[in-house]
Amino acid sequence: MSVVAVPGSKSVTARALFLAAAAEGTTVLRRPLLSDDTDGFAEGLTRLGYDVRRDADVWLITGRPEGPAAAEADVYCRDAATAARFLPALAAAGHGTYRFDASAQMRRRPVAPLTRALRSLGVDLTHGEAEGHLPLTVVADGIKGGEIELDASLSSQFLTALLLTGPLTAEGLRIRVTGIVSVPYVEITLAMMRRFGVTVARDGDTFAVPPGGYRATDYAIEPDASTASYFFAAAALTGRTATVPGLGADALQGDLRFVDVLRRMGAEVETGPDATTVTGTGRLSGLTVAMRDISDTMPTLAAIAPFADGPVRIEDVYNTRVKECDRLEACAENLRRQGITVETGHDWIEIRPGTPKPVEIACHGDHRIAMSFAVAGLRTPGTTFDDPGCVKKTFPGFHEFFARVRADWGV
Ligand SMILES: O=C(O)C1=C[C@@H](OP(=O)(O)O)[C@@H](O)[C@H](O)C1
Ligand SMILES: C=C(OP(=O)(O)O)C(=O)O
Repeated sequence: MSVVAVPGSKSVTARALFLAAAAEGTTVLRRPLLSDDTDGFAEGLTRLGYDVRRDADVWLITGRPEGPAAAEADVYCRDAATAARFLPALAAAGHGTYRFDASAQMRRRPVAPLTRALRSLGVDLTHGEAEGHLPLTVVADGIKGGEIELDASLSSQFLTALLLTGPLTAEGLRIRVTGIVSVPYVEITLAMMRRFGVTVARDGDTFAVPPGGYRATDYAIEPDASTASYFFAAAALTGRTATVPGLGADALQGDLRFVDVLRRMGAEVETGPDATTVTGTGRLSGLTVAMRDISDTMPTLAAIAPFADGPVRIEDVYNTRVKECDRLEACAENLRRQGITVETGHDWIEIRPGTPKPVEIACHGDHRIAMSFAVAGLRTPGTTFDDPGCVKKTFPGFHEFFARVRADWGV
């Protein structure tokens, strides 16, 4: 048995930072995630002129419902799509000139549906190089509000950015969504907005966000469920037990549902009020599973798939092609290098059983490719990585932490 206390949720930390910045008063954030993405997000807020004070485990943010204090700012969002998509929307509700740029990887990822929606609300927004991509400049003069349509079929983050920004507009927002992925992330957004004082009314595909109402609070960040997937998968793969405290029946994050996939494959799963436990049983069955709602855990499953006793087919994950890298192809490439038979289509991947050979994993600068193949490496000694440090996006200490869990399990 092993208690695996994983770091805080990236998604919850990013939202909490936004909400704290937008709220009246000083918010206390407890156990935020310390990683490149969340550091970039917090630094972005500081550059925009918000008062963010950070001690290791407690961050204090003083909100400004009127918008950024800085009249002008340059914000570098690094690899973080949360920062690159949420912060321009926050800035647009203020008054000033704000420039946003990001790493080469993040510059390639789309922001067009969001920037189109902001423009349709009257925001003066220009793309610096390629239309629909960072860098971009917002010349902000407040947002009146009104009705918009939004295509969220490439990323739910466009919707989250607009929902979070709604209370900062003069009249509120009505957002009609025409397609959507990663729905559980929108549920995190709505639940956290409620914690900061704002209730969004939902009628089918339409979200009505009232103006005003964010209030500072004392908020404890739950552990990261996507990170937990590596330890649950590792337990299933090695016949060990992983208990992740802080992720129980009331957890906000949809990615905790990855344990249902492991249960279908043969692992034992116990969800308690304050923790989730996975125990490997020595059996790992093949399956077909749609992962549209929990696609950050697609690489976790793909990497361990060769050890199943039948094919593993993962469907409805087109949006994993527009993440830190094209994750469908990155998983397929690494599995093929390991000697595994893999097929991919527009939005799916199918992996045949086999015995992976130890190879150097091509991480493509993607933390999830590195962490997923590290898990599979438990059964493939000699696996190495071309860029082990890319885990810093969400879990800078991953390799050391993983080594400690392994030592504890004796694997
Ligand atoms: O809103 C969020 O915090 C996130 C939403 C998801 O992205 P998409 O909505 O782009 O699938 C997820 O993959 C990402 O890691 C975090
Ligand atoms: C897709 C991811 O990150 P983001 O979109 O927040 O950059 C991720 O963490 O897997």
